[in-house]
Amino acid sequence: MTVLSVRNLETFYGAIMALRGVSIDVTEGEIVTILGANGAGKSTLMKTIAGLMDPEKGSIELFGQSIAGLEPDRVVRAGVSLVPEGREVFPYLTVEENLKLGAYTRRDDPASDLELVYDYFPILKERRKQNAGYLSGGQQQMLAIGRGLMARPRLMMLDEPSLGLSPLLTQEIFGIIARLNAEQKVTMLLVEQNAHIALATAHTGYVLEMGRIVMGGPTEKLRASDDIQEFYLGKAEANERGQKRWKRRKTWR
Ligand SMILES: Nc1ncnc2c1ncn2[C@@H]1O[C@H](COP(=O)(O)OP(=O)(O)OP(=O)(O)O)[C@@H](O)[C@H]1O
Repeated sequence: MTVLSVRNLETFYGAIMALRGVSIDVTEGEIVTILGANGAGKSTLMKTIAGLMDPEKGSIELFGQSIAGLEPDRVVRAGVSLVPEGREVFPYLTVEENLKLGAYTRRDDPASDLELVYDYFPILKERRKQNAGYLSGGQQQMLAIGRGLMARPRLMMLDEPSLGLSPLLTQEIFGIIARLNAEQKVTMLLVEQNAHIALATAHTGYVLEMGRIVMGGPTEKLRASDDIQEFYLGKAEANERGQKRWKRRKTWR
């Protein structure tokens, strides 16, 4: 079952065309990752899906219903939660208050979801009465993910969960992301600059370059591609090959 279907999406900042006809699909139960260098358009894609930016052209469907151009709160109500980079938690609210805010679109009692979040992130339970501003960067990232889960999303979008975190913490957080997907069946769209961990965690990947999808497919296939190995996994070979880079860059396959 297709959860999210994006077709020929074009988004502008004034005269700057940041997305140039992007098409992606997310299937239920999958983790899909979008790889791309700085400025490729990853955040713009997330923001357009989340309703924070309006597309100029193209379609965005969630379970077959159009969500393109809806206000952000309507997109959340439709079942999409965006987990921003960790430092966007509310620093003067407690951990638990932050989590409860994640359930604001729901009318039922979020108590059982709170327990679920605490099961996955025991440190948040320990510190539930403390202000979120006192948490470490990694704990704030965990809180942001926990808050996203509280909405019981049908699609969870994660914007660079590894940003600013140590390799060890990054491993830990991606381990939990993989468990949430496997055990709780949370479907995820993951934007990540750390291609190693993103390709190891996701089932499907797309490569975004200058606003265009240049490659896509199962992550095991992407991991085996020479282009991905060279440009995203840092396995560039000797200089002789390096000089061919620019030409090869245009020959995605
Ligand atoms: N507020 C803005 N005004 C004008 N241009 C912008 C704005 N934000 C982004 N852009 C441009 O849009 C393009 C895509 O940017 P975007 O932030 O989506 O890339 P990204 O892949 O998320 O990069 P990063 O990893 O650095 O966040 C870039 O060329 C960028 O310069």
